Amino acid sequence: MSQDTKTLSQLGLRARDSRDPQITGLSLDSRTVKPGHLFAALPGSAVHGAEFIPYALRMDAGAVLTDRAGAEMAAEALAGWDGALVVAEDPRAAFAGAAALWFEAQPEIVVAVTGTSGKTSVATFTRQIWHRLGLKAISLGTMGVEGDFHAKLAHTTPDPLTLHRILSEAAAEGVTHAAMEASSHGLDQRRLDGVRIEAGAFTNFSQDHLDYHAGFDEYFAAKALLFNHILEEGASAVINTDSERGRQMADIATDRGLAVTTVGQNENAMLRILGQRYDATGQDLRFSIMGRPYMIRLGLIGGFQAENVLLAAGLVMAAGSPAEEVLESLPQLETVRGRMQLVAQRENGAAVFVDYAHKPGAVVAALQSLRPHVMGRIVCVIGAGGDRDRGKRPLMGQAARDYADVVIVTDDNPRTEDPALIRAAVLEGAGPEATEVADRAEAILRGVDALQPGDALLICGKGHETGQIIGQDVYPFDDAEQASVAVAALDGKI
Ligand SMILES: CC(=O)N[C@H]1[C@@H](OP(=O)(O)OP(=O)(O)OC[C@H]2O[C@@H](n3ccc(=O)[nH]c3=O)[C@H](O)[C@@H]2O)O[C@H](CO)[C@@H](O)[C@@H]1O[C@H](C)C(=O)N[C@@H](C)C(=O)N[C@H](CCC(=O)O)C(=O)O
Ligand SMILES: Nc1ncnc2c1ncn2[C@@H]1O[C@H](COP(=O)(O)OP(=O)(O)OP(=O)(O)O)[C@@H](O)[C@H]1O
Ligand SMILES: N[C@H](CCC[C@H](N)C(=O)O)C(=O)O
Repeated sequence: MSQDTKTLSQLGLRARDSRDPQITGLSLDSRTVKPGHLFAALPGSAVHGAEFIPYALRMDAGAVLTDRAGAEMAAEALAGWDGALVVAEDPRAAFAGAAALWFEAQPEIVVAVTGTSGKTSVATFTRQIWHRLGLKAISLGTMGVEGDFHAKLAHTTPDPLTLHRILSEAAAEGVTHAAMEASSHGLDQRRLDGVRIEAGAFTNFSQDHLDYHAGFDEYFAAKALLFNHILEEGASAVINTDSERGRQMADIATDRGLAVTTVGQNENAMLRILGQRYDATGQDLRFSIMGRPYMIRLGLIGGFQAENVLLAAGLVMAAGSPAEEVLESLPQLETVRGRMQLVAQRENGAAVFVDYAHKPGAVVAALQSLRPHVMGRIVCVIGAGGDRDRGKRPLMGQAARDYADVVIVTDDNPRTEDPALIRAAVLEGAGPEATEVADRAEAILRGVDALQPGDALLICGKGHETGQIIGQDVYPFDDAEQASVAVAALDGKI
């Protein structure tokens, strides 16, 4: 941590009886409490952290932050205790603020991206553009921290303690620019509160995470927190306004007093896509900025990547870089790992792509956008993750049925669910013509085997992941590697 101790008031917190002890560190989990720590006992989805207050006190915590319900739950343990008790209406927000004050430093420019699909892509492109401009930059999200500072992350948007530690460590390494993903869980749980954010982007909105959010409106409201809660008046917003939800988000951002840049194919978009022409290795993109037309080559597969690229360009410009320099960097953008990534090619020329589409909207987008790059048929290998939104499974199968020519349904990460039941739900939408192959490696082999000249295989769902979660265990598994092995085996190279 940045320094040995800070007082509670230096962390922006006030104890009930005005005690202001020196705090030696912050803990979100009772199991990490050390003497003098501030323990945040937060209401969780499985349990209230207040259950662990007695344990934290035994570990000699110096202060406890919780809500009223937590204080009541632990009243007995807290009664004779001489530490400082902070009761906050929103203890998650209070903790995030304290974490920011504890670590203090962050890169000079931090931008954040939210939306159902495209967060990783936009954050990665943003980092790549900054690199091309000679700036020291990181991206932070589903793929961990990448760029001029590296770290693994368990979450797309990490808890505030992890987040502020990483931001301060990156700043100490000289990183000046950071692009981060703001997941709906992260926004809802106030994980980003306390980060000073220069600009925010919104990609799109479709079904996901309805196991966590009560409905579509609640899911949207969580995403809107980036624009009506985290970003402050005068900051910038870069919003894809092709959808109704995008236009709604632009209104929210305008009401907040943000400087809004609109992106999309619609005629009002300030960064407007005018036309795209596709071939086997990428696309030519015609677009305009405030009415001025440009034409560039993108070595990226998938029409939607042009939207992601323009959002990234909009963010970099909003964060202060000159438009001309930003535009010059775009042709050099590289494929984001596991996103419409060409991973292997058969001797007959047929291509194999890996994509992270694991929700209905993404499956539609991935298959639809692959079509114009492909002369022949599209074969799709698809499954759905266990212990996640169940409603999306048949819709993902349906999307594969609607937009691919051959569908093979297999396992994704079954986690603790019965894989056969997950496949059955996907097959419900995929229809009777789909083939079921439980084992993912075999499904990929069958998909590769089906490829004729001009065809393409899209392996959906796991993208960059390098493990398959079955039960509580993670088995090594990499779609790209499996595809290469299958191609080599079937083309007689091994
Ligand atoms: C639903 C959810 O997001 N849960 C996250 C949340 O846990 P929670 O508060 O609900 O935890 P809980 O188990 O009920 O425990 C309550 C409190 O007791 C504490 N505790 C618990 C046990 C103990 O012995 N001592 C103790 O102090 C916990 O630290 C916690 O503060 O806060 C925890 C600490 O930050 C997270 O690890 C946990 O992420 C879970 C594991 C998770 O899987 N989250 C996923 C769904 C997630 O966040 N995904 C998003 C979106 C990805 C995407 O866009 O696809 C992400 O940003 O990664
Ligand atoms: N702009 C977009 N519009 C529609 N679909 C997209 C878009 N960008 C990406 N996708 C689809 O979503 C998948 C995930 O992309 P990406 O990882 O960039 O998004 P994400 O929002 O970070 O996803 P997650 O929340 O699952 O980590 C891609 O593999 C692709 O299938
Ligand atoms: N961050 C996403 C990743 C899903 C990836 C997919 N392979 C799956 O397991 O469903 C989630 O946890 O919902």
